[in-house]
Amino acid sequence: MKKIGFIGFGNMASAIALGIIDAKFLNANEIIAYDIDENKAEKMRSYHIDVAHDIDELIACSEFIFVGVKPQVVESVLDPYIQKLENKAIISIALGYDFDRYQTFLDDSTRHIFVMPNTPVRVLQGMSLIEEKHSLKDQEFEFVKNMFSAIGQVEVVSSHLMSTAGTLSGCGPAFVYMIIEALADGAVKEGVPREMAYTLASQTLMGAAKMQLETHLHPGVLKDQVCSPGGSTICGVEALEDGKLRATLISAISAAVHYQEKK
Ligand SMILES: NC(=O)C1=CN([C@@H]2O[C@H](COP(=O)(O)OP(=O)(O)OC[C@H]3O[C@@H](n4cnc5c(N)ncnc54)[C@H](OP(=O)(O)O)[C@@H]3O)[C@@H](O)[C@H]2O)C=CC1
Ligand SMILES: O=C(O)[C@@H]1CCC=N1
Repeated sequence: MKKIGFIGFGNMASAIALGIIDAKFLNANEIIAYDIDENKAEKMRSYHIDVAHDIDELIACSEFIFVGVKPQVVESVLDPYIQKLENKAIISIALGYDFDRYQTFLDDSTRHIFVMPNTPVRVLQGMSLIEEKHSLKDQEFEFVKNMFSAIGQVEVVSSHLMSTAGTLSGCGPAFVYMIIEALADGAVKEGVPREMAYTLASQTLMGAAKMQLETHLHPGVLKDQVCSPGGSTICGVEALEDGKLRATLISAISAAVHYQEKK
């Protein structure tokens, strides 16, 4: 018997699987996975993860079934297996598939939980939100919480916050990578070698984030500590305000939240 069977081994599910192996939370031989894209099987094998022939085999030999496919196909992928999932436990990361939505099509005996992770779990620096409302047994819930804690920070949140809070942490890495890329482009424009520019941008972002997390100071206070009166930083701040950086980031979160509400 395997501990977890991953249905879908794309960007997010593979980041979780490889993260929990690197964190030594599970051994590769405790994981099985299945993906319709055969290229993903090579990735599984290269990390010594067993490749299931099909979803039937995966369900039969897994304690937890992990749903890692896109939201658009969740129901069509699971529909043929509703009976086989009776009395099984599901961990799902599909955006929009919260506890109540799963209740509409799973058998009552199938236990399930919704988690919104983010890709930095791959380097054990994730931010994962776990929906408070779930139907796992106590020890199963502890396992899920411990698993995501091994690959980053975890917050257990009420259902009504899963979509909005999950947008910040789940989609947020993409927004942050755009900021890193743009900061580096600015430095390259002024003559800094590109690889050096990425290192400087990413380490600066990570250091600033760690400082806010550890000091709990308001981000505005930390910003002010960098802005010497009459200095260069405040000139850059003015350029960011002219470009509506803050309003644009606020709109990015709202746009992503409202997309989900329309689904
Ligand atoms: N990417 C992220 O940062 C985050 C994603 N999520 C959630 O994770 C889920 C996956 O997203 P992501 O990893 O980005 O998507 P990917 O497209 O990278 O991964 C999904 C994988 O599932 C495969 N697949 C499709 N149908 C089946 C099937 N019937 N059986 C087995 N595998 C199948 C896909 O193959 P093919 O490409 O051939 O269709 C693909 O390899 C989504 O529901 C998303 O909402 C949540 C938080 C963050
Ligand atoms: O873009 C998406 O829909 C997924 C969910 C959160 C991050 N990626």
